[in-house]
Amino acid sequence: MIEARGLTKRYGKKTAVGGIDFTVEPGRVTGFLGPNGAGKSTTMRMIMGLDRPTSGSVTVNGKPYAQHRSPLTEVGALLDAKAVHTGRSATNHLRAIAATHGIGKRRVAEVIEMTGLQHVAGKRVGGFSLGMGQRLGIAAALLGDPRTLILDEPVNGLDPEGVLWVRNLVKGLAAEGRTVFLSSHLMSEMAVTADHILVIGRGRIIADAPVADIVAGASGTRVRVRTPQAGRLAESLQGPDVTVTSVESGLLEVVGATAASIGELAARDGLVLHELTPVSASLEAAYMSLTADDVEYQSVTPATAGTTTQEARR
Ligand SMILES: Nc1ncnc2c1ncn2[C@@H]1O[C@H](COP(=O)(O)OP(=O)(O)OP(=O)(O)O)[C@@H](O)[C@H]1O
Repeated sequence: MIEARGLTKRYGKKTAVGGIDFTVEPGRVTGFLGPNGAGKSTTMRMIMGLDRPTSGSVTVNGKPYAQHRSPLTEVGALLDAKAVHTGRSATNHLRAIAATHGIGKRRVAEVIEMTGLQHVAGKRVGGFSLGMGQRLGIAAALLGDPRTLILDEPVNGLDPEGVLWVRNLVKGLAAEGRTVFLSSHLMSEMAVTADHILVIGRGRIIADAPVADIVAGASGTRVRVRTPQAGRLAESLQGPDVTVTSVESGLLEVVGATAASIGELAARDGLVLHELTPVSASLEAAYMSLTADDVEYQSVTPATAGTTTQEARR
């Protein structure tokens, strides 16, 4: 378990992490999301004792990282996959880490196998691809068979097979009762990997909830309605909490009414429906709406929104 209380980090006048509270529970995969510069790496570094909080605290399995006698068996982390001695072989790199923690050669062989590095274990790490480097970083994180795993962008550079492997690996580790905390910018991957999501924006926690709740909460339910009588249906649906958008001729998108109520209304008014589909937003859409005000580096894109209620009624 990871527990942060009032965790704060300032660099001069810049507040990177602004007094956040959160708990990362064991037995599930918790995804850590946020725009560039939101404070994810700083938070992860403070968890690992690599950065000292300006105020507040963060503990792993009940203690600050530095106070654990055998930290590698408590917490395994992948923070920067490139931070390895490039002249060594993968095996020697892992043996060197293992030796300083009283971990035997057998465990080194085990993690090499778990991460699929058997065929390249004797090769110099300097010649590794980005994906192989990621696997080696994950192997190092697993060396101490830790109860808590912290993985910063673990799928970065992996091919689809590698991405699937990480997904199954972290789900399996969580199912064993471990705490798994991972960051990723790949929203579609996070949606199928994480059980719970923590979103940070400008150093503050802006969401801390199960994936399903984040998607449902941020999107509201949209219903897609295809009808040759779009104008009349839009008129009937009119109400203070209902927004109707005309996507294209004969296709409406409705927010604020359920598919059932739209169907009943259409039947009452004798309107023909060709399609009535509830559409749940993606995690990506939910994330974008949650973080819209917290993006430090905003790009400007042309407006592509559909027409409004007024136009739909025409
Ligand atoms: N050593 C430092 N000195 C000064 N400012 C820093 C330092 N490290 C981070 N920051 C600032 O703190 C803020 C948070 O940075 P951090 O790297 O934690 O964000 P992040 O969420 O990991 O971003 P990214 O997704 O881009 O990796 C940023 O505005 C960053 O510029």
